[in-house]
This record gives sequence, structure tokens and C-alpha cells, in this order.
Amino acid sequence: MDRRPTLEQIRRAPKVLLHDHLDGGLRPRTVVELADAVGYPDLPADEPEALGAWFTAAAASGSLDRYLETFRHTVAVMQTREALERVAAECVEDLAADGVVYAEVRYAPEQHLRAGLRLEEVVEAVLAGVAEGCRRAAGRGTPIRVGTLLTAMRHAARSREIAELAVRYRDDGVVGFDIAGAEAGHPPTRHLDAFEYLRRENAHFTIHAGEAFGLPSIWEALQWCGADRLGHGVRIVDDIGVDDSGEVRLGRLAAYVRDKRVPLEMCPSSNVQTGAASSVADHPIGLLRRLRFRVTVNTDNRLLGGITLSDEFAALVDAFGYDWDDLEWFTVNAMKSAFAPFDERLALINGLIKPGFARLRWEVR
Ligand SMILES: O=c1[nH]cnc2c1ncn2[C@H]1C[C@H](O)[C@@H](CO)O1
Ligand SMILES: [Zn+2]
Repeated sequence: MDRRPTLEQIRRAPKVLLHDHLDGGLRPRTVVELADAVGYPDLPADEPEALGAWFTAAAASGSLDRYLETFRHTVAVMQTREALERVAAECVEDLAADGVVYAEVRYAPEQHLRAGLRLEEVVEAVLAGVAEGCRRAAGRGTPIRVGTLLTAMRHAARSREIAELAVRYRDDGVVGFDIAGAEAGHPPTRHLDAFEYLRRENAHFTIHAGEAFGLPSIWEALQWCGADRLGHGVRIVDDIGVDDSGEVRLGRLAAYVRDKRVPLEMCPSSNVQTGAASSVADHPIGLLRRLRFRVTVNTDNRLLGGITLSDEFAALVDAFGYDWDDLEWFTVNAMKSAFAPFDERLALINGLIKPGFARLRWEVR
């Protein structure tokens, strides 16, 4: 009998999501309604289903730069307090409905100032939306905890300011910092000032690295910037040799990443869309999981991928034959790597994740 986890069963598993962009996860209907409300005339389709299909097709061009161009439309409709609150609340509801019990959701405050909001107002609107989403989810019997990460855009020059913002709101639900955007030509070391400040403040940060650019980007993110985690990090595979007999040789950087248990926020479907991997089945996550790197599974952008975290796991089950042990391993890895305090992480692992997977295994045996 085939005991592979099904999509419906995976939805019931208590999942953890560390890498999800607020502005890449809107409901298509919400994009349409917000565009209507603010008079944004440039949406490529005015009907939710067609718009969703447009996003997934446009994002699957095989280029990160073109993938990022699609954010033009979502960012355009997220410029008011109401819009930000609504998008954040719906994001949390959607994650909870998919069985996510802990999530870190990121966005770049500097991209939401066009209608006159100040950075602080952007952060406060998103925090209010997250709190509302958590209340609604708890009311439906699907409680979820959500922290936010403030992202600075790597081509811009506001990273120090955004890092200071993250520290200012650290006790109100902002759990860390990130840099994102086009990787090639924008090395993380351009933002050293921000990272040094965060380290002095004992704050957490992740860096998008090793997605559209290779090992030098990962090396800089870890050894110059001091990143706690890697966003994607998929190109670490370039430092791993597998010979014809299957023997594996890790280069110095890959060995460091594995030895130090550096969390990899892997996003297989997104990588297929941007051309960082040719298919989910060919994605380096298969090798990296086998070698026991600290791999986590993430959505990156649910609207652009047309996916949920459960879909992402189901695709991995399909491609690699993963079982419940694998899915629980990815989930515990993610919870261990979260920016929430240690005691909360431990409580979620022992009180919710492990019992949840045990129950599911029992139910589907
Ligand atoms: O996968 C990604 N790589 C680099 N940058 C990204 C990715 N997904 C989203 N972004 C950018 C576009 C968003 O506007 C920004 C903040 O969420 O982060
Ligand atoms: Zn990302």
C-alpha cells in the first residue's frame, strides 16, 4: 500500500514557513479589488482567475529579474494603511487555513511610501493586520504565530535605516531583517553597515543569497555579513562534488554551511520559475536533504507560484518519494531555525509539531 503523504493529509500537518513575501502572496481577488479602490489602471487582467494565471505565467520566465518585475502590480496596490492591513490579515488567514502554525512573513517597508505613509506607519499597519489575521485564525480553531521580517532592497541604499526600524519594532512582532531584490551586481557586502549594526544589537537576519548568483554571494553573506540564515542558498550545490561512484566531496564553504547548521530557506517552485533549477525533481534540495544540510521548505511567493506550503511539500513527495519522517524533519529544521525565542521554538516543536505529526501518522496508518 502506498503510504506517501497526500496533499489533503499534508494540509493537516502542523507546518512552519520561514520565507514568504507579503507582497508576493496576495489573493488575486484582493489585487483586483485594491486596484479598483485606489484607481490603479495597469493590472494585466481585471478578473481574479485570469490575473492569478497571469502572475504564475509571467513569473515563470526563467529569469529572476523578470520574476521581480511582476511585483510592480502588487506593490502598487499596497500603498495605504487599509491595504497593508488587509493584505497582512489575509496572508495570515491563508497560511493558517493551510495548516501553518508558525510563519515569518517579509516585505520591504521602503516600497510602500508612495502615497505618503512613513516607514513606521507601514510597519504598524502590517503588524495590525497580522494581529487581526491571528485573531481570525484562532477564532476558526487554527491558531498560528506570525513574526515579520523587514526587508531592504539590495539595489537601494536604505538598508541601515530599515535595520534600525527592525530593531525599533523588535518587541512588537518584527523578528528580523533581510535583503532581497536582484542578486547579480548587488553583493550583500554593499550593506555591511546595516549588518554590523544588527550584530551589535544582537538582532537576527537572513540574506537572499545563492539564488541567481553563485558561491561568492553565499560566502559574502556568511563570512562578511554574518547572516544567520540563507534565503535560497541553492547554489551551495556548486561546492559539492559527486563522482560516478556516488562518493560526495564537500568544498570548504559547503562543509562550513553543513557543519555550522546554517539554515537554507529553500523554495523549489520559485527556483524553477526563475530558472535557478530546471525542475523540482532536479532541484538540489534532494541532494542537500540526503547530506543532512539544515534544509527548510518554503513558498517564497504564493501568488506568483500559484502555490501553498502544502503544495510545495506535495511536489517534493512526488519528486523524491518523501515520507512523514522527511516532512517532519523539514518542519523541525524550520522551527529550530526560526527567529522566535528558543523557549517558544522548543514549545512548538515538543508541544505541537511532534504530537501533530504523530497523530497524523496514526490516522493515516
Ligand atoms: O526570490 C526572490 N529573490 C529576490 N528578491 C525577491 C524574491 N522574491 C521577492 N523578492 C523581492 C521582491 C519584493 O518586492 C521584495 C520584498 O518582499 O522582495
Ligand atoms: Zn524570497
